[in-house]
Amino acid sequence: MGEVKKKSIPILPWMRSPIDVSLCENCPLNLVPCLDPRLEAALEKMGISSLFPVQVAVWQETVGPGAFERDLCINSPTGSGKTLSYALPIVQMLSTRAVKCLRALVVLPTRDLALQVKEVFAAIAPAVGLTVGLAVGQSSIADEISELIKRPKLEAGICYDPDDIAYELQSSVDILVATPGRLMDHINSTKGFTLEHLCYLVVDETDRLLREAYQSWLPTVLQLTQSNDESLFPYPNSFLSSTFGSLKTMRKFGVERGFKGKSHPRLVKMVLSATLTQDPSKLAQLSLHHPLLMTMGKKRYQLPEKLESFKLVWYNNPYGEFTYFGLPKSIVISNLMSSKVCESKLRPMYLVALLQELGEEKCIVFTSSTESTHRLCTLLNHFGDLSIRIKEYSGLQRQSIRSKTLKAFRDGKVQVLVSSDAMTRGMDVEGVRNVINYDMPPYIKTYIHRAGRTARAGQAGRCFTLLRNHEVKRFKKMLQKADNDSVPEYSVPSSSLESLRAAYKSGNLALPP
Ligand SMILES: Nc1ncnc2c1ncn2[C@@H]1O[C@H](COP(=O)(O)OP(=O)(O)OP(=O)(O)O)[C@@H](O)[C@H]1O
Repeated sequence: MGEVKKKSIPILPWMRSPIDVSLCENCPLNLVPCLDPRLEAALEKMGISSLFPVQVAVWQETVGPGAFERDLCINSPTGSGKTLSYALPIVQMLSTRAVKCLRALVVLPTRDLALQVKEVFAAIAPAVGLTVGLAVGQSSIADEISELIKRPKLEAGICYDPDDIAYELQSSVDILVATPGRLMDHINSTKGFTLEHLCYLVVDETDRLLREAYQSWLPTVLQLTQSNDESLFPYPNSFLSSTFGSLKTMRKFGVERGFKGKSHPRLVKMVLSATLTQDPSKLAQLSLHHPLLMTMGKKRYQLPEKLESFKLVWYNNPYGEFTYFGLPKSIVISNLMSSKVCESKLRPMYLVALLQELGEEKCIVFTSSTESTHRLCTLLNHFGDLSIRIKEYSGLQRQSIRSKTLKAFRDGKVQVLVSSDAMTRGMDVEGVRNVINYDMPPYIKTYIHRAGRTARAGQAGRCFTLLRNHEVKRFKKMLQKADNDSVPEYSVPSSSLESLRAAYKSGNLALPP
């Protein structure tokens, strides 16, 4: 699949003057202005001693002098700590709330991602008496409702009509982390579930979420959090245009919704991605208020600082028997002609050679589809003496199996995860040192998110991409978009390829058809 040439879209005026997060430095917790000491202690318990640059910059725009006056669009690289960048200010701001009700909603595209983000909130929110809930369809809807909604204590002997007590129901959670599907289920059918008190809306992995309509979850949420009082908004359409305008565009009123008769601050939106869309029509869906763009450096796409990218090029051999990856070019250049080699059988051998080379290091292998993930994983597990625990993780599997696999991978019981793009975005697994693109990613955004599963939180990591000869040029062009001009070639030692080939030829390696 080729990189589709798109018509260039004019950049929105407010996107032309972003805040450069890379100008901020790590800030030790004791120097973070106004940080609640209870949160400082909770962060230390998580092993965090200072805030990362994106967290410092967002803190300044929220708890700091920026005072949440603008909606934030955060475009910073994978693994730079975006989750805590929004979780911390939200928890700090809600720490003084007097009444429990749902005030912050965080939407993520997948269950595993939502679970991961919930863990971050759960590590800090209880320190200031806040409760975090999860709406992802992991448990039955009835169980989820009982977690999210507090039922009034019924007095013995009195018979209540369930319809009558609907307004008595209260939220059990202050913060909800949700996937769009389950969120819509609760909006549509859970008694007592309301967004009327919502102060913060976070749309994480924004570009991915905006691509999917999911029963119109976004317009529904926005509608449910808008004022009923039309006099506050005489020109509703002008809000959409604020997305297109500059800082001079008309600002929304400070008071947007009533809260039991009292004024309540407007809904603050924070949208984030490592590859934030610049498409005005997509951004318009978010109805952003006076938005502020925060980026890392000048380039639109940025790879983590300590990520090393390598390519392994597949040269075809006209003699039909053998194909070379990473062998000296002198051997193969003269042979670059069409081939009858059965690539589907030999290709995994090079992957095995690479995996053997990487030894015990945790590794994710990405393929282009759920089907090829399944095939490749089955095939790798047939390589006789491979002493590496390899598991599949894909959208084809049941959630319970995926979660089990992910846990085993996190715990180090599985070293290699073969995955479709289900693992591409946001997933944070400690100790992943290598990412291998078994199939070349079709877009630079895909490369960024896949490669971003390693080299997180300032750690080093490597991304290897297996390329067919004809893909080399396109790959180079694609990586230039992320300011990566030259990707060195990685050589798997010919000795390991030779021994694998010998094993294969002698029939010791059982390759299923
Ligand atoms: N201040 C910090 N100090 C140390 N580690 C941190 C800090 N902030 C975040 N981390 C760790 O960095 C890792 C990456 O954080 P996070 O998942 O939020 O990145 P991200 O920017 O959302 O990445 P992606 O774009 O891939 O979703 C996590 O393991 C997290 O625990």
